[in-house]
Amino acid sequence: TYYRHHRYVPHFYRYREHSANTENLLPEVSNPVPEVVQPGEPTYPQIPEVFHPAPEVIPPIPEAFHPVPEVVHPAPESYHPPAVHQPAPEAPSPNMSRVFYGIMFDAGSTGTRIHIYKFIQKDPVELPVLDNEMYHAVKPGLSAYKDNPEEGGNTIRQLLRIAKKTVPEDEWRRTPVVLKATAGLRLLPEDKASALLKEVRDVFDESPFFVPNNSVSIMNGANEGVLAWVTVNFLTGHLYSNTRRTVGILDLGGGSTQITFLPKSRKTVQSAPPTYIARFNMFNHTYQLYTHSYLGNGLYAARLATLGALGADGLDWKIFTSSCLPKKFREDVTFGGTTYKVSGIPDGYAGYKLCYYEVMKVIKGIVHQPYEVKGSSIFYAFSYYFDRAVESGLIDSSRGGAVEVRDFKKRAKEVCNKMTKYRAISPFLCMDMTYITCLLKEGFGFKDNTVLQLAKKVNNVETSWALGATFDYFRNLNIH
Ligand SMILES: O=c1ccn([C@@H]2O[C@H](COP(=O)(O)OP(=O)(O)O)[C@@H](O)[C@H]2O)c(=O)[nH]1
Repeated sequence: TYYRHHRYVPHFYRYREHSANTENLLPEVSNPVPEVVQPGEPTYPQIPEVFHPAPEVIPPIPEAFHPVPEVVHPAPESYHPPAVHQPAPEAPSPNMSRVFYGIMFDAGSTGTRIHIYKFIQKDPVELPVLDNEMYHAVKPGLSAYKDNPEEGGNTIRQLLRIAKKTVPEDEWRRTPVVLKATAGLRLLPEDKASALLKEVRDVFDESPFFVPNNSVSIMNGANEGVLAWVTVNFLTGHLYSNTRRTVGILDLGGGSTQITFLPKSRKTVQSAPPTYIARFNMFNHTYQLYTHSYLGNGLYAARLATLGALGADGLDWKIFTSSCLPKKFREDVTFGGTTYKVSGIPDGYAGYKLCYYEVMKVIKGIVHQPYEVKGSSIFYAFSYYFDRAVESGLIDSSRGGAVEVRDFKKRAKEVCNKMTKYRAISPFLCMDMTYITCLLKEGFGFKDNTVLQLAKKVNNVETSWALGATFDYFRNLNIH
């Protein structure tokens, strides 16, 4: 089953017309025959096996022509099912097409989201296919409940109700539910973060779903970058093409930002700090990626850092000002459960140049420039890159699209120099657009003409680390 829509690869249909037997060229996936349950014997959730023979005769295809992938579970060479302490329900009949689900919660700094993935295994020797994703988000994120974890737990309960409506009842007990928290919880004091995680775990335990060991955790930054890279390269069909071509990813969250790509040049690896290189196994292949997550450089954290407010807790008398904000603007802003008073500079100057200097403080000397980023890799940019490009009118929200780094710069100048015009959209738009421009150029070192593919979804699936994390759950990718 191929996806019917492919918004960001416009030549997809042409490729399919030219290649009638594409399906045969895709990797094969096979599940073990489900075990027959003996009465009284504990059983475990069926975890699909994936076999991935090297595709032999795939002709080299230009980047934009890749078919949409069918494989849903990248297969590492060896896989050991995790110890499971909960009996799973009976296995389905081997003759029946098998549907299974995975529930992944993304506890981000600015919101909590649920991704419910439905996979179909037509028969034990055929490919399981990612059939669809059900996605829902609530705001604010868990960290906003740092002093009231029970209320934070209620947001999870609310999202689990959607899961109960989406996953058929007879699948509940075998459907894993996992939550991974990102920058919001990383930025909290450990005791506050642990209390929130414990609350979530309790809510999971009272749910009818399968709660694996370690199902509630704070994910580390390297995994966040790698798993988003896996998602995007899977959805764009790059993971098992023989071109060895992949796309890089740029993820701009509220609290942290990630850059991940597959280096072509050895110099990139050699000149990177050792912790910026991550390896993992997939399709019998070890990938070595350049990846880093900058904590405090997400869009909302960067706003506060630009204002000099990040970490300045308890200063409720102080007003933090910036020339990136409209002169007469004054408001309370809340991030990570702390509220700050911010304003423009009423009798001062505002505009792009001054703003650029301000945001530069948050980036210069902090963000590493990979050796290779000036090269020719394609980068997919999503999360707040996408949202701000839409708000500022650079792209259409339903279609996304390609922009050059210089387009962000041009639009940032326009927004900052006409703040009143854009104020209704967001008083922070000048600061955000300038920050994005500065991060791309001064931070990562992208050239003005580097093309970024902006996407919120690819083939109707959210571009986020959550799908990659679901693969990692089913087939340990051994990220190290
Ligand atoms: O499945 C998802 C998950 C996140 N986002 C976007 O990612 C950004 C939020 O990042 P987050 O709050 O997770 O920040 P982090 O904790 O990663 O810094 C926002 O633009 C969300 O709309 C999204 O579009 N789809």
